[in-house]
Amino acid sequence: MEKTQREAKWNEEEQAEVDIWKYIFGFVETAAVRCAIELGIADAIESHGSPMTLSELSSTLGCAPSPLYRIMRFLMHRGIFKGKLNSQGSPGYAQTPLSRRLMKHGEHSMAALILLESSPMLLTPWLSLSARVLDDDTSSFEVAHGEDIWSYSVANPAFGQLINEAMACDARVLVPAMIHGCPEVFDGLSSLVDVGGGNGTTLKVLIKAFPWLRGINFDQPHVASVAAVISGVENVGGDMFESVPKADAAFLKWILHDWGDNECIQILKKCREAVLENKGKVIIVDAVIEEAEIDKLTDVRLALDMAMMAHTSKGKERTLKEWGFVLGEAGFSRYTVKTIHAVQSVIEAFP
Ligand SMILES: C[S@@+](CC[C@H](N)C(=O)[O-])C[C@H]1O[C@@H](n2cnc3c(N)ncnc32)[C@H](O)[C@@H]1O
Repeated sequence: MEKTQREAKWNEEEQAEVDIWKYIFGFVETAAVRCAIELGIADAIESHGSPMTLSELSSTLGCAPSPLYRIMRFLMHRGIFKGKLNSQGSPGYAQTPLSRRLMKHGEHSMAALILLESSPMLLTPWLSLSARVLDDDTSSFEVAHGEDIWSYSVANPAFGQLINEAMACDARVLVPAMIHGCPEVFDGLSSLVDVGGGNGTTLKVLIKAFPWLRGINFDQPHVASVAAVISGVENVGGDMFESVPKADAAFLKWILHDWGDNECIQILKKCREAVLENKGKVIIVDAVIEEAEIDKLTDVRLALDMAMMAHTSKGKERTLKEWGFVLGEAGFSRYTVKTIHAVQSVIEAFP
């Protein structure tokens, strides 16, 4: 073997020796971030309004200084919080754009989604991922919990609420990005049905931006019955596999990736029926896996696809070709795709 080849092989070995620890302790980042959310670290620093010393932070949170110091050292090393001197020149902890996303409330908060994804209910199915890969008809979620995620959430309302809050925090970030990035999607609409709309957050944000819009928040009866009462929005319970309320547009955010192709085609056919009379359209907000072009969000979309594998029976993220297939089978003649500044894209499909 040439010397340069030997050196390259040795460098690869050295790199692997370091890289393997990322996987040994892959869960540590999630655990530390969850801990920060539970303790309310970002909320405390935000309301303090200036960098907080360790003793200020530990007395505000009622934490022992030594473990808090170690958690903060880890989170600062990851760039989640940063160190900054306070007005007395003492070292303190300060917020970053990333730590603001760990706040329990606020327009950028993603805390509820982190709490859902790191909950025992969603962590356990990951341990049965290999069972799903061995047999595509085995659902990791069902191995862990004995039933699919939607039946489980009916029987466990606290888990259902975790899902609703997680989806709502994503909607508070994504829907304004849509209104800003592609407002033309809503041009000419006077009514919109949000299919699987959860607690109604998407429609709340949309109606605020487009007050002339009449909203129908459509979800499973046990979800619709506890959804927020919002002026201009009607909460309707039902089953999207049976029928969808009529409107100018049917909106599906983070719905179709939960289901296999046959179920998607069935849901899309019901949405097509719902908008056909008004010569309307279906607006899909979901990830599109880029095959040709790897961008900085490809990692996230592929991780989302793994999450669909762990948490749903047949759900998956789709390539453009796969989207074309389900839309075509459901009877849509034409569709366009817009990328917004998020993990998701917007697909407008016309009957
Ligand atoms: C991943 S959540 C998405 C929530 C919301 N669209 C969002 O992105 O903020 C999926 C939603 O589909 C709803 N869902 C599941 N099965 C349904 C069915 N058969 N009919 C109507 N809604 C259903 C769930 O209750 C849940 O609210």
